[in-house]
Amino acid sequence: MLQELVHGVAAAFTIGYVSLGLTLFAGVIIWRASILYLIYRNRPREVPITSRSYSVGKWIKNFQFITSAPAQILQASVALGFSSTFAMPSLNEFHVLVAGQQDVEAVCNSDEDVLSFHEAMTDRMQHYYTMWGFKHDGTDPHDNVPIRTVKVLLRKHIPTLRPLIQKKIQDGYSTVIANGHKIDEWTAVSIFQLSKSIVEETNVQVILGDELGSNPECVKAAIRYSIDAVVAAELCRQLPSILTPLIAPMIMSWSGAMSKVAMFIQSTLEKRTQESMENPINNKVYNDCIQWTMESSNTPAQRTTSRLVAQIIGLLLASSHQMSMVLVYVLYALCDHPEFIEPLRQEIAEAMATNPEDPLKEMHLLDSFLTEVSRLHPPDALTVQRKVKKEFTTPSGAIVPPGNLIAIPILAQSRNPQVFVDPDRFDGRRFLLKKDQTQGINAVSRFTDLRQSYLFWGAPRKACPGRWYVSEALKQAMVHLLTHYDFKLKDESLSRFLYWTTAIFPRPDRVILLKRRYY
Ligand code: HEM
Repeated sequence: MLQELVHGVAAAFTIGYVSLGLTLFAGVIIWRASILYLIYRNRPREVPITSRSYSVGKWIKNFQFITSAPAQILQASVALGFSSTFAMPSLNEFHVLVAGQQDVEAVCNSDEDVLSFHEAMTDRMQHYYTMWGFKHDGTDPHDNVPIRTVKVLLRKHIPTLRPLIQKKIQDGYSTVIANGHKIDEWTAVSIFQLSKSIVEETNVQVILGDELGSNPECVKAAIRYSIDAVVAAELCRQLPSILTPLIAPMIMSWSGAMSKVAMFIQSTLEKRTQESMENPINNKVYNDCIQWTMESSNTPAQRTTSRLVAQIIGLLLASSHQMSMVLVYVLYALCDHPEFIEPLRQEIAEAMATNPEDPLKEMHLLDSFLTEVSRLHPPDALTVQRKVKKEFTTPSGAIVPPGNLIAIPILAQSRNPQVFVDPDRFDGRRFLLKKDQTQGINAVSRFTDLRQSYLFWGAPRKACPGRWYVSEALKQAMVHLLTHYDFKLKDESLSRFLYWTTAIFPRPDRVILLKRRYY
């Protein structure tokens, strides 16, 4: 009797799970079919489309966008001779990828109410959930707070911060190497972990200041927070948007890292506000983005604690991933092109001797090398990403309805043979100015320059305000490596990249071998 009862209950449960599974499956099919219909109905016109068919086979193929978008975009650009704007269905909308000078300029110069940077970033990053409730609203419509903080104040203070950045880069190397695996006289470490450790140690110091920068708990939470944010944002992008308010907070609260970082920032803000109230004349000087965000926030809405915390957390996120990805690609390039190691070491030694105050300024080969790495290895296949708000017609005639995404395919742009000689070849000297280009003037080419040929820092009128800091930190990381270590890859032939939609991530398990140099 009892046995029958148990079997009956088990059968009921099984039927329950099976029907739940079937219902979910049917739900997913209906959801994807309706999305596909909406994508098709909202398709761009008067522009080549890479895939017009909406058969089941194409539909399944559409999912390959998740794992091979950069390759698909490059392939389509090559097929169209790099000069034609084209459209490609992604999972949720069309991506209209612009090429040709006039179309590129039109997108770069468009207004926010027509082609929206904010909405493209909100779709991509889910700021509200991943940046402590941050909203692009009327509080700071033109992003003056982060732009002033980073482009004006952080940039101005780079010389003051230089020794601290140097120290944190050293700490970043030491921490990872101390936990590395010994192979004869070499130490094996994950390239990705090494780069992440260097970048996060430095960012936490520069953004959150001395006290939090030397608090290991805060550094650990900041690293975890940046990973949680990307996982939450990317997962939500692939699921029905109705699930975002459920899933994003769940992922963000799983480790508790965002709350921990927010609490650290909040207590620092409170402490500093208290200090300035108690002693308004003789304020202690803090050289960090917490302080500069406070100084750049002028209206009462900008100065609420939650807004300040969200802005500062946003800077941690903006500075985290792309910088560490580019550093990984720099390390690969140095290992792949050992012929540049001695010339770079020589340049470093000469620059230290001629301009000990600001040696990086004299390192033109280093600038060119870094620029070449960024040309061949952007962290995303797209730049200048904009969500279409009002129907947009490009100068070449492509008509793009609202709801789609317009962007510049930078991975393809930087491989255009009409612009770059032998574009697939790595040439660390490519961006050094020739003698005739510098005669009579003090011209130099910098990693931070905005170039029409490939828009690594985004649209000129909206270009990344953090680029001078990025340049300083990456150059110092290179100088430290070249000066203090010999290095090589453990397995040169293993694949190095992972595609996730249009992002190009370094594989986390690739290994670099380091050996201390004594000179
Ligand atoms: C290698 C590292 C980085 C790359 C490649 C990069 C690239 C970019 C790009 C392409 C944009 C968008 C421009 C556009 O759509 O037209 C942007 C915006 C931005 N970046 Fe960076 N960035 C990097 C690091 C940083 C760092 C370290 C910070 C902060 C310290 C930062 C702060 C920002 C901010 C605040 C914006 C938004 C600017 C605005 O609202 O106008 N970025 N960045």
